[in-house]
Amino acid sequence: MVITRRQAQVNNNEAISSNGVTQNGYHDSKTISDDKMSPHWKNSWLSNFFHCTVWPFILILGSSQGIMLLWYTAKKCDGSFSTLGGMFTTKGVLGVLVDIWSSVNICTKFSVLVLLSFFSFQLVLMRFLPGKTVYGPLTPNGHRPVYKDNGFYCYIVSVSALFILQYFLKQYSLSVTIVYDRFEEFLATLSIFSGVFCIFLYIKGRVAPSPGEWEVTGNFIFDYFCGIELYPRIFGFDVKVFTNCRFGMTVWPLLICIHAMKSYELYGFVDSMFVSATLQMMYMTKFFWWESGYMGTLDIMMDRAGYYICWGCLVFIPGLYAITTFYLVSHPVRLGFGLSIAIFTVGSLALVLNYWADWQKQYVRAKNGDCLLWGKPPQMIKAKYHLKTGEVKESLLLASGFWGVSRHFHYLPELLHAFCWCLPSMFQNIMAYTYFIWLLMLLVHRTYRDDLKCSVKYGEHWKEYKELVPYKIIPYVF
Ligand SMILES: NC(=O)C1=CN([C@@H]2O[C@H](COP(=O)(O)OP(=O)(O)OC[C@H]3O[C@@H](n4cnc5c(N)ncnc54)[C@H](OP(=O)(O)O)[C@@H]3O)[C@@H](O)[C@H]2O)C=CC1
Ligand SMILES: CC(C)CCC[C@@H](C)[C@H]1CC[C@H]2C3=CC=C4C[C@@H](O)CC[C@]4(C)[C@H]3CC[C@]12C
Repeated sequence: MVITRRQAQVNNNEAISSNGVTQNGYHDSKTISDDKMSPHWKNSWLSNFFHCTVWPFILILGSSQGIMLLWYTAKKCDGSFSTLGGMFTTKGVLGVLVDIWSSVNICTKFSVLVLLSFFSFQLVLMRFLPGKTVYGPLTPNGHRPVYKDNGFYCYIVSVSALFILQYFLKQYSLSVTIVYDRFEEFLATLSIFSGVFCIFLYIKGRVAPSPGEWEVTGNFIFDYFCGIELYPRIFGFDVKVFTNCRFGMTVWPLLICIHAMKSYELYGFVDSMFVSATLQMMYMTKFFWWESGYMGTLDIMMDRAGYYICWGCLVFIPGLYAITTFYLVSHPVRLGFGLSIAIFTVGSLALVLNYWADWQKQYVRAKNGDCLLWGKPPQMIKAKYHLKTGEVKESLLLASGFWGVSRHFHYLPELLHAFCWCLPSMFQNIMAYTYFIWLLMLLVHRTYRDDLKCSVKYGEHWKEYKELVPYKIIPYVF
C-alpha cells in the first residue's frame, strides 16, 4: 500500500494541524511505502481511518447542522441552549434539524443575488484598490507567495458602502437589516455554495494546481476536507485571501453594523450593543491594519484551501463570530454609563496589548534584532531550519518582551478583549459567550499546534527557546 507522508504522519499522531494536515513540510514529502513506516502505523489502521476519513466526514456533515442550530437557538429559542435541549428531548435531534431545514428557504433568488453582488464587489476592490506588494513566508519547497496589501482600503470601502447603501435604501423605506431578518437564508445558501466551491477547488487542485505547495493523498474525503493546494489562485485572485479576508473577515464587521442598525431601528440607542459593536469594530480595524502580518500565520502557512478553511470562512465566521451582537438584537441590556465605560476601557486596553505583542515579534524580525525592546536589546535565538530543497534558512525567535513572558502571551489579551465584547450581554444566557468559548478552545489548541509546527521546523533551537520561555500562555499555570 502506498500512501503519502502526510497521511502516514496523521497515523503516527505526529505534527497534526487543526484540520488534520501534518505540519512537517520542512522535510521531504516523497511518497513512501508502509514497510518504511513505524510499527505503530501498522497497528493503527483504525486510528488512520478515523482521523483521515471518519472525522472529516463527520465534520463535513455536522458543521452546517451546528451553525444552523446556533442560529435557531438565537432566533427561535430565545437564545437559550436549554430550550434547544428541551426540543431535542421532545422531537429528537433529527426532528429539530428536519424542522429547521424544511422551514429555511435555500438558494432563493434574493440570497443568491445579494451574495453574487457582494462577491463581485469584493473581487473588484481586491483587484483595483491600490496596495504595496508584500511577500508571504517561504514554503518548504522555496515558493514565496506575493500579495497586494490593500486589505485596509477594502475594509474601509466595504463598511462605507454599507452605510451609503442604507442611506439610499431608507429613501424607499427599505433597510440592509433585512440581512438580519432573513439570515438563515444566507447561511444555508452559503453552506451549499461552499460545499460546491470546495469540489471545484478539489478538481482544480488535481488538474491545474497553482505554483506553491500542493499534495494529493488519494483519499477523497481527506483531500476534500483538508484541501490540496496551499496557495490556489483563480484568474490571479488568491483564493484564501478572498475567503478568509475579503469574505469572512469583511462580512463579520458588516454584520456587526447591520445588527447595530437593527437594534437602533427597534429600540433606539442601546449601550450594550454600542459597547460590544464598537469593541468588535476596533478588533476588525486592527486586523485589517495588520492584514499583511496575517499572511504569515498558521491558517495561511499550513491550512490548504479545502472544506475546513473555506466553509469556516464562508459560513462559520458569519454564523458564529458575530453571534454576540446577533443575540443582543433580541436581548437588549441597559448597562448604564459607568459599566459601559469600564467594559469599554478594559476591552480597548486588552486590544492594545494584543497588538503590541504581535508588533514586537514583527518589529524585531524586521530590524533583524537591531533595536531596543522595553529599553533593552532583545534577547533572541537565531534558529536555523532546512527547506525541502536542502537550503538552510534562519529566523529570529524572540525571547524577551511579551515573547519572554510566555510563548503565546498575546492570546491572553485576545481572550480578554473578546470577553469584554460578550460581557455587555450580562449573564442571562451563555449563548452570548459562544464566541469566547470557541476562541478559548481554538487558542489553547493552537498553542499545541504551533509548538508542534515550530519543533519540527526549528528542532533543537525550539527546545532552547522552550527552556528560556517554558510556559505556553500563563506563566506558572499553563
Ligand atoms: N479571533 C480568532 O479566531 C483568532 C485570533 N488570533 C490572533 O491572531 C494573531 C496571530 O496569532 P497566530 O496566528 O496564532 O500566530 P502567532 O502570532 O502566535 O505566531 C506563531 C508563529 O510565530 C513564529 N514565532 C513563534 N514564536 C516566536 C518567537 N518567540 N519569536 C518570533 N517568532 C515566533 C512562528 O512562525 P515562524 O515559522 O515564522 O517562525 C510561529 O508559528 C494573534 O493576535 C492572535 O491572538 C489567532 C487565532 C484565532
Ligand atoms: C471548520 C470549523 C469548525 C473551523 C473553521 C475555523 C476558521 C474559520 C478559523 C480558524 C482560525 C481562525 C482565525 C485565525 C486567526 C485570525 C487572526 C485574527 O486577528 C482575526 C481572526 C482570524 C482571521 C481567525 C478567523 C477564523 C479562523 C480562520
